[in-house]
Amino acid sequence: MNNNQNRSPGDVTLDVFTGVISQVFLGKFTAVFPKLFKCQWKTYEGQKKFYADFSTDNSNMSGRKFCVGGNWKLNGDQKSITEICKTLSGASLDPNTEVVIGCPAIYLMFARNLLPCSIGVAGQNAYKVAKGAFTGEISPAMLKDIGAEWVILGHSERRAIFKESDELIAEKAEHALAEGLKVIACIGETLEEREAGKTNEVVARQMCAYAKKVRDWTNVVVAYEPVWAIGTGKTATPDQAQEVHAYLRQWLTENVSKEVAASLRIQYGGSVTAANAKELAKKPDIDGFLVGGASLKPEFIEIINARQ
Ligand SMILES: O=C[C@H](O)COP(=O)(O)O
Repeated sequence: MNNNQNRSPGDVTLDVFTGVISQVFLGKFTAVFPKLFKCQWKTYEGQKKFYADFSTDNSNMSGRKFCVGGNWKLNGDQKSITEICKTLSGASLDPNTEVVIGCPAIYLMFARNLLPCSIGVAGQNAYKVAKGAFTGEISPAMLKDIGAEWVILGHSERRAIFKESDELIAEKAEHALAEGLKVIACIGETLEEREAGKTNEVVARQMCAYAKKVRDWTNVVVAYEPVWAIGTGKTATPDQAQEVHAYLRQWLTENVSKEVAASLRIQYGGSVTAANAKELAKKPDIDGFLVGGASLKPEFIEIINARQ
């Protein structure tokens, strides 16, 4: 029997009032005294559970939570990483935005220990098997072992400089997902391909490779990064980015499912700065950013808060 049937409207109002007051009070208290709360956690797992208990579904109207990744690439040392982590930990970040930091592998554990667990940590690459004779590689199992929850795969620098194929990247994504990591799956066309009118064809080919290996898209975020916009200061205009993001949703509808098309988050990456993030973030199919250079600077906070 439903217990609510014996309750008066007054009881229900009191419950709602008490719930709202306790949530607001706890939210404010943890925001004002973050250090005090951090001290309570003896372990990273404990901290994670605390946040999970008080987390809400902060998605926007589309149902897709805004997600901003910082990709530090091959940058940073203990001193500079300590500074960036300090800035991020002390900043007031939009609670409606999920934040992930892609850190060089050797500093992942260091950064994980400096950042609050509300900020995810990502490897920038991981191999397609758990272990073995693969000198120089790291595996998703290793990333998980040190507390990273994410991995960035298929970045254009891995594709162009390290000659990673669509197939290898998709196999890496398949294995990372099977190991329980969340994947930022990068795609994007070169300037030559854009100028030849091949943008849609290229991103469709890259998506097709992922789709052959990915069965469940829940833990995938796609990052559309036009190669000509990466590190060049030439951002895609909000309309150019929106056009490709909308095409990707159409592609997903036709080739995966309309549920995945509606729920999959698609980030934009390529010379995102505090100056252009707000306009880009207004576009309906842009669900966040993957930020390179600007993620190493204090302006990254403004990019995280672009939807505010
Ligand atoms: O992963 C991030 C992208 O490569 C963008 O880099 P950027 O913001 O420096 O252009």
